[in-house]
Amino acid sequence: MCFCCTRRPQITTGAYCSSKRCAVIGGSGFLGRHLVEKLLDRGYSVSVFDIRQSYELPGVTFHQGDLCDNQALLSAMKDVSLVFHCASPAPASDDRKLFERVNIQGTHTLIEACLEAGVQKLVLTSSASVVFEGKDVKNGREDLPYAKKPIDYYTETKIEQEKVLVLEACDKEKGFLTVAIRPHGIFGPRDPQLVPILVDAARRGKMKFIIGDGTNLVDFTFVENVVHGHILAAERLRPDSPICGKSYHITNDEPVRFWDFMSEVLVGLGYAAPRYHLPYTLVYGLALLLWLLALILRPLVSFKPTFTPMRVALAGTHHYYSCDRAKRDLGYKPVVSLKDGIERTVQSYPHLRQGA
Ligand SMILES: NC(=O)C1=CN([C@@H]2O[C@H](COP(=O)(O)OP(=O)(O)OC[C@H]3O[C@@H](n4cnc5c(N)ncnc54)[C@H](OP(=O)(O)O)[C@@H]3O)[C@@H](O)[C@H]2O)C=CC1
Ligand SMILES: CC(C)=CCC[C@@H](C)[C@H]1CC[C@H]2C3=C(CC[C@]12C)[C@@]1(C)CCC(=O)C[C@@H]1CC3
Repeated sequence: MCFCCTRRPQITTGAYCSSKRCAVIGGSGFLGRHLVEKLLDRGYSVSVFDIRQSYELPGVTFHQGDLCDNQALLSAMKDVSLVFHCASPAPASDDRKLFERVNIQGTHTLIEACLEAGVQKLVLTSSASVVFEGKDVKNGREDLPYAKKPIDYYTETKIEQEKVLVLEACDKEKGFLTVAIRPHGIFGPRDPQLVPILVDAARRGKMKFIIGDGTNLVDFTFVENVVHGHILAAERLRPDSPICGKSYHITNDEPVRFWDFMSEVLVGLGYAAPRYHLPYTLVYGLALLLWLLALILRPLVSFKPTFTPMRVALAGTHHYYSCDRAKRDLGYKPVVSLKDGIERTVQSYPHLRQGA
């Protein structure tokens, strides 16, 4: 008998849940919606839980609510055995309380609700940035220590979410299995951040400069590869598999020069590629100064600098990660190359083209 239907987990007996009903928390967002679409293709029925509803699809039931609301979560988890958690405030925000409330309190509430509803598997969308401190990371593996000085509140709360809340909740005896996927630099159609921020900077004439010598390598990951990693993890998450309670980097496995990637997207959309070099330390210092100024003046005037220290660090350092562990344990291999991913992304933004 499929134990998920009895709502009584018996994972230690080796019974394996074959239910195809799952929930995607944050399913209205960029990654969440791509994940929902692929799950539907694979025959799952999906319960989406999100603070906002952004679409309707056959096979999807939508539950609008806040991650911190236990009752709302419970109604979305009826008959669900597998949950994907990809809700988060946008990283660009500097609202510490919001990150703490959603990423920490919300994730805690979600885990409690999963246990109460008899959910057996939780797949968290974490981030490779949990080990990033603004300094070079080259081919970083999952055994790198978590950042001691995270670069922002987003990263700080993603660390606690992954380490303390989700991975430690993995408990074979209780029949609750967890795994964390750590993507990096997700891009693709409908991304609300990377390409729009880039184009906005280009339109305001801020994309003329390359920070540093332009040779720093970074992972950008096409969204369908991230989705593929999540589904592999979910389907391999069983009591006898080595993936329980572990984290996995999921990237395109093709580190690219940050500025080459930016240039390819910009040129694809009809904008000029950045050309003039500025020294990294100078730009970082200026960004730090601006950030401090914004902080001091906050009670009087509010301004948001384009160049934050975090963005400068992301644009001027190496940060790419090994996905050997995902290849070994999940059988992961990117399904879309970087070249094809960039082409499909550029095609999907006709409204952001130069002159549109
Ligand atoms: N994009 C990237 O490059 C990377 C993303 N990640 C992780 O991937 C996940 C998905 O990111 P992405 O798709 O880009 O982000 P999105 O902002 O597009 O999606 C997140 C969704 O969660 C919703 N949400 C926010 N707060 C709550 C809440 N309190 N209750 C319910 N829903 C809420 C958001 O709604 P609203 O938009 O209204 O806030 C949004 O619909 C996140 O966990 C992120 O940390 C990791 C590495 C890289
Ligand atoms: C790989 C990774 C983690 C990417 C994250 C995406 C964003 C952080 C970048 C997307 C567009 C980038 C960008 C800049 C910094 C990093 C991004 C926001 C700049 C602000 C860096 C300074 C500039 O010269 C302008 C850039 C605009 C685009």
